[in-house]
Parts: sequence; C-alpha cells; structure tokens
Amino acid sequence: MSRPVKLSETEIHAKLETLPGWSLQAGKLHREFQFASFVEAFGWMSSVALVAESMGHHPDWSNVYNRVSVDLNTHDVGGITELDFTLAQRMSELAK
Ligand SMILES: C[C@H](O)[C@H](O)[C@H]1CNC2=NC(N)=NC(=O)C2=N1
Repeated sequence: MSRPVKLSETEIHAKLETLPGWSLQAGKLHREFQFASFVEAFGWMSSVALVAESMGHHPDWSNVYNRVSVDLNTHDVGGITELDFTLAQRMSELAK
C-alpha cells in the first residue's frame, strides 16, 4: 500500500465539519462514545476491531464501563491522514 499523506490542519478542520462529535485534540481525532451498558460498549469495540484489522489501521482507545475514549492518528506518518477519517466515519456509523 502507498504511504498515506499527512493532512494539513486546514484540511483536518474542513473534514471535521462532516464528522459530528469528533474534534482535533493534541494532534489526534478525538471522540468520546457513550453506550447504554458495558456490554454495548464492548460489543461496539469488537465490531470496530474487525474493521480496524481489515483496514490495517488501529485506534488508540480506552474503555471505562459504558464509555470509550478514542484518539486516531497515523503513527507511520506522525499525523492525521484519510485513514483516520475513514475509521472515524466507520466508528460513528457503528455506534448509531
Ligand atoms: C505494518 C502495519 O500495517 C502498520 O504499522 C499500521 C498498523 N496500524 C496502524 N494504526 C495506526 N493508527 N497508525 C498506523 O500508522 C498504523 N500502521
């Protein structure tokens, strides 16, 4: 696969307009997800894990009971790329 391209801050802010709930925090795409229960949160994480593995692109995340805190960036280029926006979109869709 070709190396993903690091997006500029202007590009990131423009693309964030289309992603409700997500923001730029400490150079990463950030969102806090909340679910009805631990089982729902963990079930969502399991679904996301399959998507992430198929993309070869993985979230930084942590889970406390029914909440999951997510940060996305592309370690390989030290910034945010289209891969992060694609994963963010899939995460939001799976949480609906
Ligand atoms: C070789 C492997 O595909 C790479 O190290 C992938 C794995 N998952 C990854 N996930 C994230 N978030 N960023 C990466 O740069 C990255 N690189």
